[in-house]
Amino acid sequence: MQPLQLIERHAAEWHAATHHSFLQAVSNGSLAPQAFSAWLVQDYHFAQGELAFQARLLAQAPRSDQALIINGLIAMNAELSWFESKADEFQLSLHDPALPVTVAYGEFMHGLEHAAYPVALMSMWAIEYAYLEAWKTALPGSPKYREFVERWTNPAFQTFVGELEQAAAAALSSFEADKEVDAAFLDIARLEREFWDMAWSQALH
Ligand SMILES: Cc1ncc(CO)c(N)n1
Repeated sequence: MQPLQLIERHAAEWHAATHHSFLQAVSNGSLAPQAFSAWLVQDYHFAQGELAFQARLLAQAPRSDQALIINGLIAMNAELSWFESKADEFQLSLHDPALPVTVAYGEFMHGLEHAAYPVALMSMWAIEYAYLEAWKTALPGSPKYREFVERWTNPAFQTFVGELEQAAAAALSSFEADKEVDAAFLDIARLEREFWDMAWSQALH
């Protein structure tokens, strides 16, 4: 099973994970500030979990994938600092608690500790690719949010995601347990959709 085959096989779930009213509202500038703020704070919590997940993955990785995962960790560290400065700018508290979907996503990533390496690496790719595909739908983004759209659509990020896809393809080429791969992919697609739903629903509060 190749990474892109997962997208073909689960096209509807993937579409729902990467197309959302939240992103349309980022694109046309109509997003409610509460929804944006909620997303930012929750994504900061998420990113901390993702950094920890990648750190555990690094410990499992074969020599050939170490540099790629280290680059991921460096990017996650920069992303956390960037979120901290954005929170300052927008006067948001990053100490607000993680909401249930964010907690569930963190638990999912924690659980990957017990997954086979190819499944965990595919997951790292799918998580990053979901954001690339999602934010692409908001391009170029209204001026207010353009910087956010650029963060997950710029050429360097696209290259990184492409490298992850190749590494995941190589790891999966000798891995037989398709069911496990499908299950993790579908969990990610669902959690991504729920994450957008969560942020979007904050507009109603
Ligand atoms: C919810 C979510 N998915 C993926 C990424 C990509 O790192 C992110 N920052 N947040």
